Amino acid sequence: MKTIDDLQVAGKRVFVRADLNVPLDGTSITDDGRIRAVAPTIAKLVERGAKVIVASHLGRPKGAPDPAYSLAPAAERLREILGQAVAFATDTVGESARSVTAGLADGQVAVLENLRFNPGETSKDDAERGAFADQLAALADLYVGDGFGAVHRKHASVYDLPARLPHAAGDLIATEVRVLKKLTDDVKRPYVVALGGAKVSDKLAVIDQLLEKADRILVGGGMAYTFLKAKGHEVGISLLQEDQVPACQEYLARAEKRGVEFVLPVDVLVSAEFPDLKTKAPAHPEVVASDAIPADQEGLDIGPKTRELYAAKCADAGTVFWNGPMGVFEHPDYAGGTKAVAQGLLDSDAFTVVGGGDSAAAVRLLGFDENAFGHISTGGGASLEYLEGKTLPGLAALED
Ligand SMILES: Nc1ncnc2c1ncn2[C@@H]1O[C@H](COP(=O)(O)OP(=O)(O)OP(=O)(O)O)[C@@H](O)[C@H]1O
Ligand SMILES: O=C(O)[C@H](O)COP(=O)(O)O
Repeated sequence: MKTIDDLQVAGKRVFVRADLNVPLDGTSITDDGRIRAVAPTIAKLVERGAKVIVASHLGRPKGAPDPAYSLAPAAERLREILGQAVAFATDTVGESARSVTAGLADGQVAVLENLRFNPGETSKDDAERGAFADQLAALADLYVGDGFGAVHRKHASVYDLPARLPHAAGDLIATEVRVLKKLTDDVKRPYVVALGGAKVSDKLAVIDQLLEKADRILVGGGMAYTFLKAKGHEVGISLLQEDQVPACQEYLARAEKRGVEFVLPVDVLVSAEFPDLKTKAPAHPEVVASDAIPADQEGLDIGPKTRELYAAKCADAGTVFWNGPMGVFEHPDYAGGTKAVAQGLLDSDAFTVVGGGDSAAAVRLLGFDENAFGHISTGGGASLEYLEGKTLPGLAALED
């Protein structure tokens, strides 16, 4: 993989595919980690006299403009971090994008509007994606892939565009790959993987592969309920991927056969209502055993016994990889499980890697020092799929 140092960027229009998919509360960014992570790449290109065009997705809009998913707040935050003007195009390949990018002088930066406002970005149809990539390619001379969080997506700006322009990996991708490679090549055991979060269907598939690699798998967050159901427990109105129940049963059986310790919550915090994340009004959850979730209640965090158990399961680890919050950490009443697992990582002597937009944000928002962890990856699904050993479209596209 070429790096930025292999490109002659002075005077060139350089398209940087970043992952600026940051958590937002309305238009305010609640954690800017992903923007700070890619800023050094942009600053390096600026210093070398490139005209820098930054592009990203944000959230999952439905292929059409939606102001709730505008990248304008991220562009503003990038301006503050870089300490220089950042132009903003109100579209991706239209009139605004063309004139803003054509107007850049050497060392100037522009951010395009959310790539997913265009259906071509995420299309499963190669021709539709290709046509969008052609339009993006017309804006630039060179391509730098640095959106590690999105390299597992076969999307136009991630996969098709680098094939159309001379390309290289940015510094963030280079660092992420160097660190995560350690977990695939030479992992210190016991290797513990803690999984949570809400993207259940994405992440269940990863367990299939992790069963071959990890010594211990701890499951929390929204992931846990499909497994509890697979064990025959009722989960009330908790997040459930009903169609994956048979697969989870198979994973549990295989874990036992292979001697992989598969740990599920023994207790959970439940409530009849999802908490109000805006007002953060007290939610008054109850603690129940994980095999006694009432029919009208939803599991929203791991309970106190599970917190202790999971911290203990990290204590003697050689390596811990953690992806996905253990509960709805955005509300203080459901942040305890995520806090306990973060603390468990810090209290162990293990090499610790935290992966995922929300997991990394949770660690910072809950007041932990991000430098105390071995590595905080900007990729959630991306880091998991990398560890699975999959070929990731956005990395393959950067190879020559
Ligand atoms: N029990 C639960 N029920 C519903 N949502 C949950 C539960 N536990 C955690 N969550 C939610 O999961 C979300 C984060 O999940 P997600 O899978 O996106 O993790 P991530 O670390 O951001 O990974 P990625 O970078 O792949 O998105 C948080 O918004 C949190 O509120
Ligand atoms: O948050 C992430 O994991 C990345 O930004 C990718 O987002 P996606 O899961 O919506 O493709």
